[in-house]
Amino acid sequence: MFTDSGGATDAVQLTDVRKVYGKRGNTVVALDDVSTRFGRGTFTAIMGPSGSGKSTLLQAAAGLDQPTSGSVVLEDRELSTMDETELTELRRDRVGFIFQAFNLLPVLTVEQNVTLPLRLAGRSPAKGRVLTVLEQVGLADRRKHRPAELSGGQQQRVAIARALITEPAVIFADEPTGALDTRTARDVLGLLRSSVRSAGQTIVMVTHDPVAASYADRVLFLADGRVVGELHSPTADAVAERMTRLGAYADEASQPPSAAVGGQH
Ligand SMILES: Nc1ncnc2c1ncn2[C@@H]1O[C@H](COP(=O)(O)OP(=O)(O)OP(=O)(O)O)[C@@H](O)[C@H]1O
Repeated sequence: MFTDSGGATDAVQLTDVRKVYGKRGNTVVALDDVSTRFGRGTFTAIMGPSGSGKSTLLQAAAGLDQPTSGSVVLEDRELSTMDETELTELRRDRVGFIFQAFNLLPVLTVEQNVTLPLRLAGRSPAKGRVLTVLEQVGLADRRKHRPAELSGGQQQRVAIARALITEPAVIFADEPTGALDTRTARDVLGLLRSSVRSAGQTIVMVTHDPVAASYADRVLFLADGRVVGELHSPTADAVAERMTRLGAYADEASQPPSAAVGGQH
């Protein structure tokens, strides 16, 4: 539930986050004093033209990259005060990741891929937990299969199960449907949305696709490293219109996908 009171209801809070790449005389300001919050149990999409800072924001919020200045608080822990070992543990235990390329290990079965984050942490899953998560993503009957025996959508479902298994404070998704066809993408997005609705999962997703963004509760728009707007309960058409105004589709090659399949979910 996202409220304006901040603090305990936030999974992640960014305050005046600045990221400057490069050396003096040749610098790029990728994030220009960004402040925002991701409330617990909410699904946020991050959108903006190419180079607007989406990936940089995701990496800073996930503790994968250190901002030049500013504060990132994940589950009430200030990341800038943590050393690399603590950050590694935090990423392993409290954060889930889903990428465009599913990043599954081909020699492991579905079940082994899903439990890998726990085994890397020297833990074994609670009884029944693996089956619960595999049922949640609709793959309980495929648990002995290897990734190559599954469709793209099923492989992304395995990656979602792997992200859910540790019950992370937040799942960061970077173009999770970028490699999927439209129908499969909708299934995967529906699954992400239902994990927010039913299990109170927090999700932050970078996407270029207005239809994908319409599955979120909120869309955060970036341009030139700054937050330039938000839409709540977005429709694909409203997102596409805002992106057009931001000049995201000036290039013919990056027209928005048809918004016709979007709308409310
Ligand atoms: N390691 C780096 N070194 C130098 N500049 C970088 C680095 N990473 C990103 N940048 C620059 O920072 C800016 C923001 O990049 P970022 O990847 O966050 O944008 P983005 O919105 O995710 O873009 P895209 O949609 O194209 O993936 C860009 O100008 C980019 O060139």
